[in-house]
Amino acid sequence: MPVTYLKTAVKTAETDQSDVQQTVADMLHAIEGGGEKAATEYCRAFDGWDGDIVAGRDMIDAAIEQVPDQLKSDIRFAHDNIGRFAEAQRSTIQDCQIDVIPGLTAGQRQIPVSAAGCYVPGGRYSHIASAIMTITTAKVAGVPHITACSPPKPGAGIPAPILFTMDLCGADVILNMGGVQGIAAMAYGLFGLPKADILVGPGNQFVAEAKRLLFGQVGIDMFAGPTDSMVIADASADPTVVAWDLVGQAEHGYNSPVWLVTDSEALANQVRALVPGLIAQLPKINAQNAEAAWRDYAEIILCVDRDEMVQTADRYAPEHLHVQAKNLDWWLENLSSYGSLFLGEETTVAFGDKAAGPNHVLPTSGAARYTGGLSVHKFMKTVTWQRATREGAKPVAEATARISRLEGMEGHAKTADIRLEKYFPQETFDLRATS
Ligand SMILES: NC(=O)C1=CN([C@@H]2O[C@H](COP(=O)(O)OP(=O)(O)OC[C@H]3O[C@@H](n4cnc5c(N)ncnc54)[C@H](O)[C@@H]3O)[C@@H](O)[C@H]2O)C=CC1
Ligand SMILES: O=C(O)[C@@H](O)CS(=O)(=O)O
Ligand SMILES: [Zn+2]
Repeated sequence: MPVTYLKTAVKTAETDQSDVQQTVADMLHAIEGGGEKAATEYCRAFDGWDGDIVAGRDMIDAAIEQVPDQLKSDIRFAHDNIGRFAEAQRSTIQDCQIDVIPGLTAGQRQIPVSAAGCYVPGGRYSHIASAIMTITTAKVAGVPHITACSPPKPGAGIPAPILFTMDLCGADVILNMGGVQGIAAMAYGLFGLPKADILVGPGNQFVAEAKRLLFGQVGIDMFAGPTDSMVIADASADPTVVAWDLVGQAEHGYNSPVWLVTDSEALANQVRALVPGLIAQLPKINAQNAEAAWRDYAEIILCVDRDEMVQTADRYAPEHLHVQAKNLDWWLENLSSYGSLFLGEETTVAFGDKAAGPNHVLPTSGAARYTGGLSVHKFMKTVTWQRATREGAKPVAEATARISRLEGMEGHAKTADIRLEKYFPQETFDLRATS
């Protein structure tokens, strides 16, 4: 049965995307040709920053001084939790080796990339937590060189709490530079940096597009654009809690979708009635963001039962998925497309965003259909190796010669032939292509 839309979105994540693509392509082209000078000019134009691009030790130490003790302690708490979770993930990624057949051994090794570029957004809000999520995870993965960049504030540079956090988490170099220019500086190796092997971190549509266009020249974690969130709620949910959870995530930006999926029309109506009043309680800018996001991007979707709610959630593949319904284990077992899942009223997306442990850099715009979020895995290369004894090589060489010949790849076949001739001179082999 088709679901019923009690509220529909008038815009999607793709709205206005073509203008962004052209702008970003032009900027990358200009920075690739113009190097540090071009990047610095964009930094001045977009963020009003004329100071040092590479944050020196003095600037970092001055920032550390400015951060209040309570905030330092909260950031350390979050850093510990995120680090602990990343270490648990790291322990699940193993080297291995097996004897594929007697005499032929093969294995895999986990090797961290050499250089990572971590983007910490900073246009609208000061994303302290994004610094923890990206840099800490790269550090736990064992990446030897980590650069972090973030938009500077005019006349001030990167805000002190973000600089403190970047340093705490282990960034080797910090750039006072955001947007496309920050991404390009890390990818092209400007300002004395090694060229990044991977670029990670969330950002606005310009940042996300820059990463997408650079993918191939450099690895990226995923497409992480404007935040989106879905709440699944049944009749047992508290409408005020659900409404706040939706409003809380809608404050991210005018283009941050929030969706309510429910099988209770009564709950849907209560939540819908509550939302405007809650938005009005936010500070002005946050309220403007949330109001636009609610008006243009939010949806309320009425389903007949929980199976239909699961199908709907899997179709949207939300970045954050919060279930406020009975029988949480059933939902954990049955939902399959989301960046991060929050089970029950006692947790909330903001816990995961800031301090709980699992990463908050997550796939947006439906990318959760094919990928999970940022984790130590994204910084590691799973590479393979093999070696053989002469006896182990024998059957592989025979099969390789015949398969290669059938494929028309005589050069490949020869590399097998010569080994059989060298190691087993007394024996004869039928290495013709067989079809
Ligand atoms: N998916 C995830 O895990 C997370 C996503 N986010 C998302 O990150 C985004 C952060 O966005 P912002 O606050 O804007 O910070 P941002 O740091 O991503 O972008 C600010 C930069 O955008 C550039 N910019 C602004 N206007 C431009 C224009 N017209 N042309 C070219 N460049 C321009 C400037 O260089 C500026 O430094 C939000 O959409 C938020 O939802 C934030 C945290 C986590
Ligand atoms: O997309 C996300 O994970 C963000 O909501 C994280 S934060 O709230 O901006 O820290
Ligand atoms: Zn959030």
